[in-house]
Amino acid sequence: MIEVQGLTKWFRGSSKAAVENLHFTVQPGEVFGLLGPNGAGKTTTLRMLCTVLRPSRGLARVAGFDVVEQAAEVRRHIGFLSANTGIYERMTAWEMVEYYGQLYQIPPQRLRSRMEELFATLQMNDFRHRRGGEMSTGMKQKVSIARALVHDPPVLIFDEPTVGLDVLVQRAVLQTIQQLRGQGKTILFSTHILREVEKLCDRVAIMSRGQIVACGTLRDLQEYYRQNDLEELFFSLVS
Ligand SMILES: Nc1ncnc2c1ncn2[C@@H]1O[C@H](COP(=O)(O)OP(=O)(O)OP(=O)(O)O)[C@@H](O)[C@H]1O
Repeated sequence: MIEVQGLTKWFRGSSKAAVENLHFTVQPGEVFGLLGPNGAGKTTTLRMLCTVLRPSRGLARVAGFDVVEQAAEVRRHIGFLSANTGIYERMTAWEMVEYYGQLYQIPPQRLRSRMEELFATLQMNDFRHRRGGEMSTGMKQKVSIARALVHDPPVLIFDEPTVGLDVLVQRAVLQTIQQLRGQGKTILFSTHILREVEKLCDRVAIMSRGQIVACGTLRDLQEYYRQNDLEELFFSLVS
């Protein structure tokens, strides 16, 4: 579960909060989307939840652990994927995922069977021995996803997981997220793609200029704002 209360981030030297007074919760078995245009504050929010950035104000608990007081526990219980997750040029797909599994101290036999499972579901066996420097964008993204999932965390936080991917890999990523929801994971992801929200999210928070301007199921929002056309709804809320 993810619980966020009054979460706020001011960057030094900036006259305005990048993220201001956010409140939301995400339950196990739920996909929650943060939808917003560039600069809305999505990445800053996710980075605070992943303990990469320290909140200026407010509280956030991830898998029951406070992101400031219990940052190490939070990191053990999340899988984080961001657009700029580094891929090592010289390591193969298998080696990179294995390396992360070792960092999480997964016993060798369990790690191997977990990796076989992940490589099969993410369709990575064709390139398991290919080095990072020779991978396509989609292959790199799958490696990043496998790394985020190797320790089987209960909470997944994905920052624009399909950005830059072709439609086939996009589809595979979205299907993976659906499967993870089926396994009862708590999933928070950011996007600026309305179609992904329609396809995947149980609930969505629409962000604009650091704030949540609307939150609920798509149906709730459509009814509340009396607007069935999601694109129109989105533009009216963020502009
Ligand atoms: N390290 C930083 N220092 C100062 N300002 C920052 C920093 N990181 C982000 N910001 C500012 O915070 C605001 C929110 O940025 P953020 O990256 O969270 O938005 P976003 O919704 O993820 O956008 P995008 O879709 O472009 O990734 C922006 O105004 C951005 O310029």
